[in-house]
Amino acid sequence: MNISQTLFTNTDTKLDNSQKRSRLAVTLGDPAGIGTEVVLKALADPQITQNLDITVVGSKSLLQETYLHLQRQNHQNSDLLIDPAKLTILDVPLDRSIESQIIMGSGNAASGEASFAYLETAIARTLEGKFQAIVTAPIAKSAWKAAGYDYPGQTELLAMRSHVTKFGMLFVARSPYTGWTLRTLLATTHIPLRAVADTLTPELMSLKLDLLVECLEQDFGLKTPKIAIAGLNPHSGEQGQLGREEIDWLIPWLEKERDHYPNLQLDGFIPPDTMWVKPAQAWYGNILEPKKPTIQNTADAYLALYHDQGLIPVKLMAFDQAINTSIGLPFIRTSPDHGTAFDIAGQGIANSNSMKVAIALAAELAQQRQNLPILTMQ
Ligand SMILES: NC(=O)C1=CN([C@@H]2O[C@H](COP(=O)(O)OP(=O)(O)OC[C@H]3O[C@@H](n4cnc5c(N)ncnc54)[C@H](O)[C@@H]3O)[C@@H](O)[C@H]2O)C=CC1
Ligand SMILES: NCC(=O)COP(=O)(O)O
Repeated sequence: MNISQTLFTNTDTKLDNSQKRSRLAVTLGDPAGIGTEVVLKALADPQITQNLDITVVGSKSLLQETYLHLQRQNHQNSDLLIDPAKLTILDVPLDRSIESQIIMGSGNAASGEASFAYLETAIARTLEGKFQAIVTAPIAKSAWKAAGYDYPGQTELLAMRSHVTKFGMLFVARSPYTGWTLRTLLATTHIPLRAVADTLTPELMSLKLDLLVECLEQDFGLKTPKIAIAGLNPHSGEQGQLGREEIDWLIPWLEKERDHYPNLQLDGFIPPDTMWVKPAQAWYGNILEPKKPTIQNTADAYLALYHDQGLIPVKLMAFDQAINTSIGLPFIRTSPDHGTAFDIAGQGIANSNSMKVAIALAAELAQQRQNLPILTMQ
């Protein structure tokens, strides 16, 4: 029996290669972006694909076309691409008229139509039980909108099709320097900055915290986690001088949550600019300060109150390493942290590491959940 260590989940569960192979769907995302390229590169890596049953979901003809195009780029130092003939593909054929309007490097209604159809197909098959996890390549929300699909992102479509109203966007990244794992949940996601303060409520904060606590225990084996929570305003409001949300309701909310979760360490509200100093030190370890031991005292997870508050630090530290995972769904969903990168699409220079770790985390969670009851977080 060949057993490999878990990378992300801190659990006693080891990946046991003699067990049933995890069944993963990998969607191609927007065909005008780098999705197909990062999928073909990730699936060319045997360390990623070993012992997995992977089905690529997308248009077979476009996949073949993109493969041939990328091969012609023949970039030095570029990762290898797998030949699509070696893949299991769930073909999502597109109308000729749609396919002919797809232009590499520029998302439009046709590319949005395609990426929407890929995800719809993957979700439907997963809900039927064909797959345990969906790994999604990036889509452009603007292309979906141009095609008439008005969703903030893939997360919301996944939740809606799963009939789930309580879900969250969690970013997970394991430092290649120190092995430390950064976990960041966003309390609000794809809304205008102007709407953040009004969207945040005690109910929403409790919903996100409950999801995070349950996910940390079930998926990451952390029963009594320490969670750091960012303030909303500069300096967390500076006692009301720079914003009143902390004083008016966030601090009373946190006191109630501490009563509700007496075994957890809930640290808040940490000034949002300084909250990321310790994670960065833990991420880079001795690279930043060679004489200093790796910082301890970090949190198991960070709760950011809005998109850029959480994702600027995640992407600064971990752009090629971070995984976007949707929590609260009845199945596993992971995705690279990057977008469609239209500016480099078709050039053969896209880095596939984030896609590789997204597949690795999906596989690890799938393996682990085989022995666990299905999450019920409603
Ligand atoms: N999970 C998803 O489906 C996501 C989708 N998006 C979508 O992607 C589109 C473009 O968003 P942007 O903000 O421009 O972010 P982006 O991540 O697509 O690109 C930002 C910069 O990083 C570079 N980059 C991104 N991924 C790379 C990779 N794998 N290798 C090398 N360079 C890479 C790009 O060339 C660009 O310069 C938007 O429509 C957005 O909605 C963005 C983030 C996640
Ligand atoms: N910034 C994260 C992001 O855009 C992910 O969106 P999605 O996975 O919901 O499509």
